[in-house]
This record gives sequence, C-alpha cells and structure tokens, in this order.
Amino acid sequence: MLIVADENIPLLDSFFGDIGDIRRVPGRSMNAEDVRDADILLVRSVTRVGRELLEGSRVRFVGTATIGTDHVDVDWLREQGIYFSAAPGCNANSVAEYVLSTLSLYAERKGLADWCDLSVGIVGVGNVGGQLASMLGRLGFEVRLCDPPREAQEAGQSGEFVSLAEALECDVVTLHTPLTRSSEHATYHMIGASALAALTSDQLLINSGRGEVVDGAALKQRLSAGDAPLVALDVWEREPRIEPDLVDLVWQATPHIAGYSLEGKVQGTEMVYRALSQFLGLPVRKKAGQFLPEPPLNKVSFTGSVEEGQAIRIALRSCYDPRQDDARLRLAMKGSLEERAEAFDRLRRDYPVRRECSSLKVQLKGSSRSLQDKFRAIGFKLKI
Ligand SMILES: NC(=O)c1ccc[n+]([C@@H]2O[C@H](COP(=O)([O-])OP(=O)(O)OC[C@H]3O[C@@H](n4cnc5c(N)ncnc54)[C@H](O)[C@@H]3O)[C@@H](O)[C@H]2O)c1
Ligand SMILES: O=C(O)[C@H](O)[C@H](O)COP(=O)(O)O
Repeated sequence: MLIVADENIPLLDSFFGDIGDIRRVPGRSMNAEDVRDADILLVRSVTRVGRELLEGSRVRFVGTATIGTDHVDVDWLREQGIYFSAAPGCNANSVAEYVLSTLSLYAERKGLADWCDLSVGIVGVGNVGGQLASMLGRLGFEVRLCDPPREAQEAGQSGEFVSLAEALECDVVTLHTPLTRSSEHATYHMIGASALAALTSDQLLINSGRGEVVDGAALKQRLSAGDAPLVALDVWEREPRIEPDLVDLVWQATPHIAGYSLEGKVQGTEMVYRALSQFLGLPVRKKAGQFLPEPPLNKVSFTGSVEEGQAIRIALRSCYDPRQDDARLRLAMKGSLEERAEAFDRLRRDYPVRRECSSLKVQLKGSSRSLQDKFRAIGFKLKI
C-alpha cells in the first residue's frame, strides 16, 4: 500500500511506517503526478485536495492532520466515494495559548495592572473559541461569545451569544471561525470595511482563524487611517504570498503558527492515524503521548512574594512568546514576492519545537489559592 504524505507531517514513520510505504512530498507543490499511484493521501492545510489533484488516481482515503478543512473539496470526495477525515480540535489548545500570550503582551503594552480588566469578544465558539472562552472565564475575564450558527442551533437553550456588532465592542476581538464562502453565515471577508470602522485605537483585533475572514485591502486602509486599532495577524490572505505592507502595519505578525505546538501537531497526526486504522480495520496501538519528548524546560518556581501577574506572564511566555515569531517573520519579508513566499513557508517548515503549558510544572511556594486556580486555568501542572 502506498501512502503519499506532506513531508511536514511529524512522526510519519512512527505512526504509518508499518501500514504502508511512505512517499514524502512538499505539501505546497503536491500534484496529480505525485499521487497517481497512491492508495492513501495524508495532507496538512497547504495542499488543495479535489478533482484536479485526485482524478484518475486510486486514492481511497484522504486525511488532513489539521483542524481547518477549507483546502479540501469534501463534496467532490464524497461523490467519488473517497473517505475523508480531519483532525478537529487537535491544536485548539495551542491556538488558545497563542491568544493568551498575545493578550498578556497587549495588557502590558496598555500598562494594565490586571489583564482581566480587558473584555474579550470571541467570534466563532467551536473547539478553539470554546477552549479559549473556558480558560478566560476561569481566569476572570469578561467574555462575549459570537457564533450565529450555534446560536441558531441552540435557540432557546442558552442566552449566552451576542451579535458580531456587540463582540466588536470588546477591548479585544479574536476570530476563530472557519473560512466558508457559501453557507448562510459565510465568513469570507466577514471583517470588512464596516466592521473595521467600528474598531478604535483602544482595541485589539486578533485573527488566527483563516486569512480571508478579514478583507486585507480594507484592513490596510483602516490601519492607515486615524484612530486605528492594533491588529495581531497569524493568518493572511493569499498565504504564502502575503503582503509585506500589511506586515508593516500590524502590531504582531506571525506566519500561521498559532497551532504549531508540538502537542498540537502530533495530535493531528495521531487523529489521522486513528481514522486510517479504523478505515483499514487495523488495531489502534499508538498514541501521541508516547512520542512526546521531555521538554527542555520542565519546571519553574515562584516564591510567595512574586506579584501574581508577573508570575503568570513569566510562566506563559517561557512556554510561548509570539514576539519571537513576529521578529522572524518581519526579518523574512525581504526580496521578491517569490523569495518572501519561500521564506514564509520556510519559517513554518523549520519551526522550532514549542511545548504547551501542560508540559511545564509550576512550583508555587506560599501562594494564594486564587493564583493556583489561575495557573490551573491555563493548563500548567502545579506543584505546591
Ligand atoms: N492559526 C492556526 O494555526 C489555526 C489552528 C487551528 C485552527 N485554525 C482555524 O480556526 C478555525 C476554527 O477552528 P475550530 O477548531 O474552533 O473550528 P470549529 O469548527 O470547532 O468551530 C468553528 C466555530 O465557528 C462558528 N462559525 C461559523 N461561521 C461563523 C460566523 N459567521 N460567525 C461566528 N461564528 C461562526 C461555528 O458555528 C463553530 O462553532 C479552523 O477552521 C481553522 O481555519 C487556525
Ligand atoms: O487548521 C489548522 O489545523 C491549522 O491552521 C494548522 O496549524 C495549519 O498548519 P499547516 O497545515 O499549514 O501546517
């Protein structure tokens, strides 16, 4: 059995080596010739999967080791009888940690003594938005949730949802919707000129969903006008050919790596491995956890005299500090369009190992119960 796989899927041999022969291909340039003789196709989000890639091949299973599925023509696969599986939720915690770290930097920039003074509007409350909402709620933030599809489905069951306009009133607005173009609540360019006009310089907009959810041209105009909000973009229109002008205009710029914790990536591989094993009628014997190495930093200690906010910032940023990714992306925005595109993909392919907060033991000597609860809310392991 031949498995054709994006070379950027981690642990291909460990998970799939005893299922079939593996042919590794760069995901961005994968073409029909690469997959013609394959039985199984494993991708991440940079390969467009549909008729053009698969017609005439013998592929019968497609797995994407990612949450997003907008790169896959799911309807065409269904019509062809090709089984499809994604990895919902695999890197939700990684994205939530990216948002938390971004919030901590923003609160510091604003000179806030307590980051919980920020209200946060979450647009799209699925795996990622839901995980983030739960963390922020436990930390004591005021959170507003906007999710019209869920609101319609859960009508009458809860009054917890607000409109997009109400979410846009929060100090921080963070986008976690999929990219959809034709459904009732399509998200393509959902944040356009009028939504952007509602935001002021007292606010932060974060997009780590998909680049095309925000109208890039309208964003450039808004950021060049007065009273503009700060913006943190992890995802961009037309990746990897992103606009260097927009990189210059945003406060924080990262190369689509919010979900790139090692845990998130390996869980993506594991979920596709499980789906393929079930599809082939094989036993599921491997788990992501068995392949995760000891983290280079596995313990930090704080004494009772440490200021609470300071302790949380140190622990959070020792696991993930987006400023490093921001600096790397800005440095890479040189040369021609193609050179910049290659650099964008290189930053993602050669991404350093990043571990989630759950990999770090936090020792809190003589700390308050409330501080312990906050560390737990973020997912740290506590040693008291
Ligand atoms: N930057 C990254 O590294 C990264 C990592 C993981 C996921 N993502 C992106 O984040 C998206 C969300 O991930 P998820 O796991 O939470 O997906 P999900 O499917 O679990 O949740 C998405 C939620 O968005 C809601 N939604 C749909 N249309 C909406 C609209 N118009 N307004 C408000 N809400 C709307 C849905 O009802 C759903 O509850 C993914 O589809 C993917 O594109 C990015
Ligand atoms: O949808 C997802 O899971 C994320 O956007 C994911 O992190 C994308 O990573 P890539 O497929 O581009 O490696």
